Amino acid sequence: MDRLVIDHVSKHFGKTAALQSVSLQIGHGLFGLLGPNGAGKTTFMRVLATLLAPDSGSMRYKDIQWGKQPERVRNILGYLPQNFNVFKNISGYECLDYIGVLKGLRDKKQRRAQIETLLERVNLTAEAHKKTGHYSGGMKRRLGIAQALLGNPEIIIVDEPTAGLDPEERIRFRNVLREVAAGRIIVLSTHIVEDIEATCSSVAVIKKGIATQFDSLSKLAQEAAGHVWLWKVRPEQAVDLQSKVNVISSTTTEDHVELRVLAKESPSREAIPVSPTLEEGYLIWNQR
Ligand SMILES: Nc1ncnc2c1ncn2[C@@H]1O[C@H](COP(=O)(O)OP(=O)(O)OP(=O)(O)O)[C@@H](O)[C@H]1O
Repeated sequence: MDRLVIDHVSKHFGKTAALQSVSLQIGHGLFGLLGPNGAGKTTFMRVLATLLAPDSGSMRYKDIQWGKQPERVRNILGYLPQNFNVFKNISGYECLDYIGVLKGLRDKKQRRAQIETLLERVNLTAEAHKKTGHYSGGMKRRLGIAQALLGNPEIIIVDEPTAGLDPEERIRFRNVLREVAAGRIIVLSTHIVEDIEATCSSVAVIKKGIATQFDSLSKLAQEAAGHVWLWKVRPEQAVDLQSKVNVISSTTTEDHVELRVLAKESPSREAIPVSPTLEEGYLIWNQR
């Protein structure tokens, strides 16, 4: 299978090391780049989209080299930037038509057919001729993914696409992403673990410009293996413990509270070790 290979890519802004020797191998499907604010996600996405030149390192896919053939790269790329904005006074259809022309889709009939298929795919057919100024945040984001898909690119870059969306729109957007991932590479950046859990099959975490790749989501979850404890306590005890141990979540039942606690050693004889979730694996990795 063809892989997108990122080899020791670094990027500095003055003294800030935004990317430090990032090496990743990305296959078909949805790949998540997970990291806190300021970790370097947008910088990485912009480098991948050829909008920013790295200081060093290389990227390639098939026989296409990023540093040497940016035009060829752009022909196989679709990009949904973090702040995707379009003119408010044009409709979703007109927006796609305009971007389609810019992407070199010259034949009007073929362009229309492609736009109609894409609008259908992102559930915007009914709103296609409404002005984008009247679109909700989620609709704009779905229009954004449609424009990234114009020209049927092999690689799609999606930067923090669910930030600011309400839960329903977030779920809808993730469903669209999953549907369009077949047969291509989608690189998705986010600081929301649930985005990764709901869509991706492999993941890299990034902090202070340093990225670590995991072959599967469960490998990242396993970072917290042996560190997560389930502890059933009385409600009054639970209040007291909140400030004493690292409580990740709590579930209240009729007569007790179940705490999930993150700790290197058992916090109590009553606490039992449990399998970690992806979020817990990420928390532990992030605290290192
Ligand atoms: N154009 C720039 N000039 C100077 N510093 C920059 C520039 N772009 C990014 N940085 C710095 O590089 C680091 C990484 O920023 P980046 O925007 O890539 O992070 P991020 O993970 O996308 O964060 P966020 O989720 O907040 O967008 C930060 O310290 C940021 O301040």
